[in-house]
Amino acid sequence: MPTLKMLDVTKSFTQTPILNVDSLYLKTSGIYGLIGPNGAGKTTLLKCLCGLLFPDTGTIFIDDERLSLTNHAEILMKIGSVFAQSDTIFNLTIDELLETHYYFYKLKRPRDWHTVLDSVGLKVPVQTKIGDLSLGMRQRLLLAVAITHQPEFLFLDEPFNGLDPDGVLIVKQLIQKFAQDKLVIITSHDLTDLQAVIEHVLIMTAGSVHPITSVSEIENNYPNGLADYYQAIVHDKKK
Ligand SMILES: Nc1ncnc2c1ncn2[C@@H]1O[C@H](COP(=O)(O)OP(=O)(O)OP(=O)(O)O)[C@@H](O)[C@H]1O
Repeated sequence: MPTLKMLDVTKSFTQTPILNVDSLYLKTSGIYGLIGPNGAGKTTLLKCLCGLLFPDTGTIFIDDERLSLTNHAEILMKIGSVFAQSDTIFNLTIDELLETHYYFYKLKRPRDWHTVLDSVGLKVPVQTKIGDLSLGMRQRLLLAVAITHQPEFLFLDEPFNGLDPDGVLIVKQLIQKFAQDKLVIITSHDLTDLQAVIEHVLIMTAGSVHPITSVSEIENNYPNGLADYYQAIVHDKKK
């Protein structure tokens, strides 16, 4: 069973602390929604969890293994992630991105890439430059790439961003199919799409994480579900 733990983790880029997590323990598999206002530190937290950023203080355990500079490449093999799109890959073709990814993860290359692309409903020639895809098409492609090595953990930063309704449905189904016995964390400001796919909720405000709550508990206690829960925690508003 995949587990994640953060203890006394802090991170700053300037004098102001961005992350200040005393204790966070995700000990059951499933889909977690990570929500909170702009700038609360959600992306920073996910980047620390997958070793793209190193905290200033504190410890992170992935499956009880302490994340460090020496084991971080090995631990990265257990993780798939999609962050906001950087234009550094825009000049690559789909074919080149997939080749590079399969090479890095030492995966057996399929005869052609169509099964990978079909899994996210993409029907485009593999010679297409990534920069020529629409935002939603790139989201789907990067998700397909992120799960090719069958990671135990999947971190998705705003996966529904730029997707049309068909794209949202495909991505939701893909996440749900993938998530069995895995641990998935999704950030999103679209609370309706998020609520339909997650089982647990993590709210962040000003770098701190509030206690984990289950979606069923929220639905039992708040008439408008996640939207009301968000207001209650972030703005201290009554149900
Ligand atoms: N590399 C960096 N250098 C300086 N400041 C940074 C850097 N990365 C993030 N920050 C700052 O840290 C704060 C938290 O950013 P982060 O992206 O983690 O928030 P977020 O909760 O994901 O926000 P959003 O909902 O807007 O995506 C912001 O004020 C941001 O400007």
